[in-house]
Amino acid sequence: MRIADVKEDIDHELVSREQIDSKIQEMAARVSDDYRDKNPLVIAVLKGAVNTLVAFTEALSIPVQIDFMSLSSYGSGTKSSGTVTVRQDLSADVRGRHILIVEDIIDSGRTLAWLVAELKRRGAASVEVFALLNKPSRREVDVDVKYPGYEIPDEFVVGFGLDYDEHYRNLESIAVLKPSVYQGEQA
Ligand SMILES: O=P(O)(O)OC[C@H]1O[C@H](OP(=O)(O)OP(=O)(O)O)[C@H](O)[C@@H]1O
Ligand code: HPA
Ligand SMILES: [Mg+2]
Repeated sequence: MRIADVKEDIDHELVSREQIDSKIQEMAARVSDDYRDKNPLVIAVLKGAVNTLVAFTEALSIPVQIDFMSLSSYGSGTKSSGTVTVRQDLSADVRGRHILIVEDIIDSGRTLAWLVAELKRRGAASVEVFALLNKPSRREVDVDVKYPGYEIPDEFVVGFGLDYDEHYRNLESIAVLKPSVYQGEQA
């Protein structure tokens, strides 16, 4: 789906598909160098990271294993509830593994901080992060991101996996939603 298909809900495009693809290629080249011979386990945080995961793992030049964890803290709103809910856990045992988390966005930092701590608690040998988008102005919890993508301003974005109330995930690029779409939501 393109912005023109939902133009009444979109304020403007923030990151084009060309920019998304070029950042993912750049990070995949770095990760391929860093993880050669480490048999990494790539963990995608569902649902938002699914588009990034597919493009990123295809762009790697090393073999990796892939697993998924479905975490939720936004529900149907534009503000973190502050509580990370595990909707679906990993199937792999992470003990002794080199883990690379793939995230679509870091906003408050709560989802990532929770996941990094949990993977270390389960005995991972190392845990690093690739996040396509980062909103540093909204950070509430400190997180260390080895492979950062684009810094974006404090605006609610959708597309390329990112949703508002489960909508717009299948938009091909990343765009700022018109506030009128979510005005009136419960704080
Ligand atoms: O840094 P934070 O404030 O924790 O925000 C980032 C997280 O929030 C979103 O997930 P969401 O809870 O919306 O679940 P979803 O991926 O299924 O949409 C996003 O995909 C990240 O996982
Ligand atoms: O800006 C955002 N858009 C969609 N989901 C999100 N989760 C955290 N921040 C965002
Ligand atoms: Mg969401």
